Amino acid sequence: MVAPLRVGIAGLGTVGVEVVRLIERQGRVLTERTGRPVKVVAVTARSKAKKRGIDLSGITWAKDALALASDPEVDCLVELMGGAGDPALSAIDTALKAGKSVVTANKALIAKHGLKLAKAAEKHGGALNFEAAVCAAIPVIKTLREGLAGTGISRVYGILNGTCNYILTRMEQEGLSFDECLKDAQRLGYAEADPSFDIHGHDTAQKLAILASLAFGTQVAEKSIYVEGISSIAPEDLKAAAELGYRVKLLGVAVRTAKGIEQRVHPTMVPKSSSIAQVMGVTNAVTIDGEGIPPITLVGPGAGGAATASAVVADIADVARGIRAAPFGRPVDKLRATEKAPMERHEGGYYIRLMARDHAGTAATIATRLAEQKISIESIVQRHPNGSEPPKTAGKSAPVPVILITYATHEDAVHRALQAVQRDKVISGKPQVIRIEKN
Ligand SMILES: NC(=O)C1=CN([C@@H]2O[C@H](COP(=O)(O)OP(=O)(O)OC[C@H]3O[C@@H](n4cnc5c(N)ncnc54)[C@H](OP(=O)(O)O)[C@@H]3O)[C@@H](O)[C@H]2O)C=CC1
Ligand SMILES: N[C@@H](CCO)C(=O)O
Repeated sequence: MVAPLRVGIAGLGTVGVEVVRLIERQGRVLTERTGRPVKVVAVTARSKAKKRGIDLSGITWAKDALALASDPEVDCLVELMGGAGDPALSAIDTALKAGKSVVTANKALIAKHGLKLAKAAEKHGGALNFEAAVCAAIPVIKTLREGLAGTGISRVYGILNGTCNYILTRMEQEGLSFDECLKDAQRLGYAEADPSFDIHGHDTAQKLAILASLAFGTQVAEKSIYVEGISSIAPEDLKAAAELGYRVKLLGVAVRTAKGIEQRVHPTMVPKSSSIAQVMGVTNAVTIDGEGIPPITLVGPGAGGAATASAVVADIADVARGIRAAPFGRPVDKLRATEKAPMERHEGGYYIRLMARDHAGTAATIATRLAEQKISIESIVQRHPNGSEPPKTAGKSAPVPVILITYATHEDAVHRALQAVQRDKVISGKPQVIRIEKN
């Protein structure tokens, strides 16, 4: 009889509880597939008293994550507490230095400390697996690290955050407010403990940093990523996008350019007919452009307890099988420093929504400022609400929305043109700018 893989789980929240359930439910299948039983022997969380709806009888309760990591009865530490620092960091470091394997879903920690931890794993012989950290159930880490080990990669991009896609979908389809949708995402267990990581784009950036490292053989560099979240997206942007044949998605994009690797996270207008536009709700999608082959797109549930547990348990199964892949696809000292392509030189089309003063010559002034920066306008729409005359405030007409779509131009040209428009005082408030990605 082969000795079981003895698993210790730190964190029994949305994901941890589902991992315990899945190992219990799939016990026989896991043994058949890995050649070895997988057994949860110890757990910990903040509160021992909390009711969790799982049977923990016969399982040791460790006093804290560090005690769990150093417990000689545990072969594999599964870290599901979250957070880029302690106790997750010390617990993982301790387990790896003791030669144990570690499985984690913690992208914040891997994006920040992944290289140091991967070095410890290399040195002490344990595995460091984090499939669940990016797009939950979608096996995108394995695809980049193993499935495409022989293929050069020029671009990896997609919808990497379930919470944001869920919010944008429900705002567009049901006309709900941002706050209502966020509350539902939290209730369903999609959002991070601090949901600002989701809505301000940092969760996507952490995932993109991990994918870029695997795709391009570079060091994980979250700080090289340009990040914008979805909190400024208003219902009128979603409506205008729909009318113009687009949908708004929060995309993470890492692309090899002549000037280095461009890495960016921002709301993006994608054509309604594109496959990425069809990805709705908590679903994620990642497209990988491999050299010499057509793009590969992986689509699946990107958040939630059961979806995430699926990837965590697959990682545990690899540990049980004795697989020890280099966490970032190659030894850490072979990963190159990231050459960052400047965002100001990003090239693409832009959606611009301005609140323009409603008097003669405003549209001409805006068009002139754009022309000065050699920006060509694909379409311009100036409208009064419901097609009526603009409302009057204190004898003056209230500002009216002007929506412009530009042909491909550079980021810095757009900034210069809009600064000039603001100096001209023909608009009120801050212009709304959304990048357009046509393919
Ligand atoms: N939810 C999701 O859809 C996904 C989550 N992830 C990642 O998985 C990880 C866990 O997420 P999730 O399950 O949603 O988070 P939860 O907030 O639901 O659960 C966190 C768990 O960790 C425990 N915990 C927190 N701090 C400590 C501590 N200091 N010491 C011991 N235990 C602690 C909590 O204990 P207690 O219950 O007692 O409070 C809780 O059981 C995170 O890294 C997250 O980014 C990844 C992919 C998807
Ligand atoms: N909060 C994350 C969880 C999955 O990583 C999301 O919504 O995508």
